[in-house]
Amino acid sequence: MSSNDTLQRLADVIASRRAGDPDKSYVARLFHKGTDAILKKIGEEATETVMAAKDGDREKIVYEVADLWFHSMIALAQFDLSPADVLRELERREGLSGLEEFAARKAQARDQQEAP
Ligand SMILES: N=c1c2ncn([C@@H]3O[C@H](COP(=O)(O)OP(=O)(O)OP(=O)(O)O)[C@@H](O)[C@H]3O)c2ncn1[C@@H]1O[C@H](COP(=O)(O)O)[C@@H](O)[C@H]1O
Repeated sequence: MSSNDTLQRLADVIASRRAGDPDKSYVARLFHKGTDAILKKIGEEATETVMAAKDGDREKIVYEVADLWFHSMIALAQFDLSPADVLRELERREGLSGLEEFAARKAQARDQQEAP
C-alpha cells in the first residue's frame, strides 16, 4: 500500500465529514467552525512542529507533522482541493533545482518590471 493511498483514504474520510455531525466528528466540527478555525489549527500545528524540531525530539516531530498534514488536508478540502493536487505540483517540480527556480522567478519579475 503506498503513502498516496493513505493520504487519499484520509482525504475521502475528511470529505465525507463535510456533511457530518459536529457532535460526533472532530473534522465535521472544524468544518462547522469554518475557514478561520481550520487555518488557526494549521498555525498551531506548525508552531508545535517547530518547537518539537527545536527540541530535537524525533518522535514528537513525526507526531506534530502528522497533525500539521492532517489539518492541512482539512484546509485543502475546504477549498475543494485534494492531496492529488499537491502531489501533482510536487511532481511538476521534480528535478527542478530550487535555486534555478528561484533565479527564473526573479528574472521573470525583473522582465515584468522593465516592460513598458
Ligand atoms: N488523523 C486524524 C487526526 N489527527 C489529529 N486529530 C485530532 O486533532 C486534534 C488536534 O488538536 P490538538 O493537538 O491541538 O489537541 P486538542 O487539545 O484536542 O485541541 P485544542 O483544544 O487545543 O483545539 C485532536 O483532537 C486530535 O484528536 C485527528 N482527528 C482525526 N484524524 C483522522 O480523521 C478521521 C475522522 O475523524 P473524526 O472526524 O473525528 O471522526 C479519523 O478516523 C482519523 O483517521
